Amino acid sequence: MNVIETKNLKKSYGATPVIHGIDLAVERGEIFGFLGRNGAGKSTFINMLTGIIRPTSGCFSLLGVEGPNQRLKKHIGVMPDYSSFYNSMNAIKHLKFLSALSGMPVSTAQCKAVLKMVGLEQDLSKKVGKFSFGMKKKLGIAQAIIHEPELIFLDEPTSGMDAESALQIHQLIRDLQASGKTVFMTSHNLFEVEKLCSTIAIMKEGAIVKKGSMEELRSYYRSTLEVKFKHSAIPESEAENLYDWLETAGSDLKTTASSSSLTVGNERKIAEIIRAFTKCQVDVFRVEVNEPSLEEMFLEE
Ligand SMILES: Nc1ncnc2c1ncn2[C@@H]1O[C@H](COP(=O)(O)OP(=O)(O)OP(=O)(O)O)[C@@H](O)[C@H]1O
Repeated sequence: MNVIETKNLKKSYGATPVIHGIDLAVERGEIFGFLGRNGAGKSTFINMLTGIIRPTSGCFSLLGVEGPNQRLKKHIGVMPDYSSFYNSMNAIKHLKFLSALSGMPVSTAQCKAVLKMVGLEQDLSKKVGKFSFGMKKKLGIAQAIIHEPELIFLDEPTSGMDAESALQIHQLIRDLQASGKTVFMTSHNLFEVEKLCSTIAIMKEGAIVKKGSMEELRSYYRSTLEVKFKHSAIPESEAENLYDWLETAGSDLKTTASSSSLTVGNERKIAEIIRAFTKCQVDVFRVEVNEPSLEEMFLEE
């Protein structure tokens, strides 16, 4: 089942279109990564789905319910905007207060548990005004998940966090997915998206220009693979034939006594090459395939 579905969703500010009619489907249980340069329209798109701003036209549903709809509030989790942090409250009071405001009161025990999940267990009684940027991010994530929603929107969840905290949040996001939740996240950290997300959409100037798994994006962006084989010495009697054959198997062939590298069109070719080595009594010890990173693909857009 699709937990997010949008049809021709548009947003304009005055006469300026910002979102140009997005059709998107996100399946239950996905960690969906939404990428785009500054100003691409990611926050505007999320803000429409979470009911913060109204679409100019088009429609969307979340968890099968047409939005925007107050009934959805209990089932979706949203990180609060920085303007809604109450600096004079401590973390527990803050969570209680914002939860009560949205009509979903929570207990102190729930607050403590969720603050532990985001790594703020040492800061329960510290005033939010004294929190660092990264700590506020963690508090925002705690707010988004405290009522155990089915669908969680995380806008740049780890920006401003130290490496250890970011890893803790990555694990938390994976745990949310393992418990059947769907996470829709934006990030400028392409490495994070590559590691975490089952599906990735790249947004440009208010439109989604590419969407798919890492494998699908890779096969779109690069139709060739750079492969390096580490192998045993090639017997002299086989060398000429084998090199001739390798030259037809791919391009940019480079060889040493114990390694060969070339660029091939697809993965099947790699299997063929290993068979050819074996036929010539050459043992293949290691195969390295250089695949494009999300960063390389993103920069192509
Ligand atoms: N209230 C507003 N009035 C007019 N234009 C706006 C408003 N809010 C956003 N925009 C414009 O909409 C476009 C998309 O902005 P948005 O904040 O959605 O981008 P983003 O992809 O989230 O960027 P970032 O990565 O910097 O957070 C930008 O050109 C921005 O200037």
